[in-house]
Amino acid sequence: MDTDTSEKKELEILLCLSKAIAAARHRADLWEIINEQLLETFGASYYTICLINEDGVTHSPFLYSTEKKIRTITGENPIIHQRHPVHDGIFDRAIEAEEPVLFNMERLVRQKDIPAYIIHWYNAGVKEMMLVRICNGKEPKGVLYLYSRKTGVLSGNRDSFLNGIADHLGTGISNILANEKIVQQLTEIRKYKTRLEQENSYLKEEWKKERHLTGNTVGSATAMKEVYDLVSKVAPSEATVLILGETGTGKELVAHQVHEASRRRDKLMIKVNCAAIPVNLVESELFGHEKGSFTGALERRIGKFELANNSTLFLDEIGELPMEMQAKLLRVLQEKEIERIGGKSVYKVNVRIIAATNKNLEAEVQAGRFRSDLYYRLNVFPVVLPPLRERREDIPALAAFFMEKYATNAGKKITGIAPKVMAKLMAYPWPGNIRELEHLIERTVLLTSTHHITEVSLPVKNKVLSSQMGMETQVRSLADVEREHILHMLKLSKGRISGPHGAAAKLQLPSTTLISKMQKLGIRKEHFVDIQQQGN
Ligand SMILES: Nc1ncnc2c1ncn2[C@@H]1O[C@H](COP(=O)(O)OP(=O)(O)OP(=O)(O)O)[C@@H](O)[C@H]1O
Repeated sequence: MDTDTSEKKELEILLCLSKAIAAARHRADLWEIINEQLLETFGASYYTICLINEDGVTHSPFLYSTEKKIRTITGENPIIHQRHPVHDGIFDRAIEAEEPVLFNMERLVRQKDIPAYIIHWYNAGVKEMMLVRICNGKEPKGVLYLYSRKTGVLSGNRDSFLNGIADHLGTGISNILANEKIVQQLTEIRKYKTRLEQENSYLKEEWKKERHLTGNTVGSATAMKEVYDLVSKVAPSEATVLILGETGTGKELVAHQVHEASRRRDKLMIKVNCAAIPVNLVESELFGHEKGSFTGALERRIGKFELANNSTLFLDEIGELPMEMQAKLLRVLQEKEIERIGGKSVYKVNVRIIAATNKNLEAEVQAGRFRSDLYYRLNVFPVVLPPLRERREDIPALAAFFMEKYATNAGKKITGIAPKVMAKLMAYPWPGNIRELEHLIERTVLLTSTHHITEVSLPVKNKVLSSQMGMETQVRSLADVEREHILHMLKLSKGRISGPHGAAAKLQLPSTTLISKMQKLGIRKEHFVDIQQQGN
């Protein structure tokens, strides 16, 4: 073939290959083109395309001849799927050269420090090797290794032809890599979608549970009726609600009731337990963060405020919120907008707040542990839940309710509670309130093998301790004692709060402090002024 004819032929091949390579979307497409058209054109037996890895200092095989066909005399596979240094004395020579580099394998393997993959190719019968640099634009991306089992074949290819092919390969490989990235991202999106769907169905289940729960509130004691009345009044409004009460009195249950009776009931109420989150993560939990905004922020995260948009955010154990976060929370409540950590913009949010605590927030304010401005912002509509010992008349109904619930769960038929057991339940002080009663009944149901609960094992520690100390058997909270003492003083003062003969003077308190203490402890006029006095 004269030069003109061979150049024309090369051009035809180039044109045909460039179209095929440009259309390749997957490695398999390119693999087919190289195996079926390129190798024969070059007179090569095998090939490898190695690309520089993202670290910039190593290279790895990207595409290669079918491995099964190639075996060295010692049975090794010359395609080594590991990272090789860019500067291995072979790869770097091709990367730095503008023209293809030809190696005689016989001579090459006699040199020192030859990479293992070269030795393997030699052992597989390769006599000659041609390396062509692959660039994307001007930037070197990798090397095309062509191997021949005969000498003098590869050198028959013109440099310009090899370089032309390598240019097309460069563009084709970039397209394939971009496509692979898209596929990978789509797979990830699908994975997240499945996870979200799972979470969604989990949340729906939870929701159903909550609805079931809120529909199963037990209690008809007068104190509870007042709570229900407050809930029904405040729920339809947008007002912030602060639920106060000892642990286990049902604050979370009431929060659900408020949400369920509000206009936001079709959305899920979002809960944050301020005491359960490590201090350094509270901000991210509430307001979210952008990817990379701090060490460990590997993904963008939506905060609970954003999640609760157009719904209700229940801030449980608000008394545990760190001071610094109190300031941030106050700002969000005032501005109604949030900013993710590391974010550049602010987002408007429409969130109804319900907060709860078993702490005495006013005392926390006085002790400097809770911001007074936040306290006033939250204390718009306080709902105080009475401890169980102050609503003992509800104990039988609650105990029966939990008995039925846990007997059904355990597949048992338990129909009643013996009077002596009920008497014990009525006498016990319930420091852990309804939760403690619930756990006790759950345990008892599991231990009961008859149709009746005839035994109950109440904690004895407190009883023993208090009887040893000559005290009444009740374990009483400070608030309880305070409440009783204030009531006593009010009764002694014939219901007068201020003035020289008023209860405030007896307690050596300013009357305003006494009034706010009374509000917090749920002491109302009817508790200390009898009907006759009221009439007077
Ligand atoms: N009136 C009620 N009727 C039926 N179950 C109730 C009632 N009140 C509370 N419970 C149950 O008692 C348990 C404790 O209630 P909840 O978690 O609402 O208390 P809490 O005051 O929020 O407690 P904590 O302060 O420890 O967070 C829950 O399992 C709840 O379902």
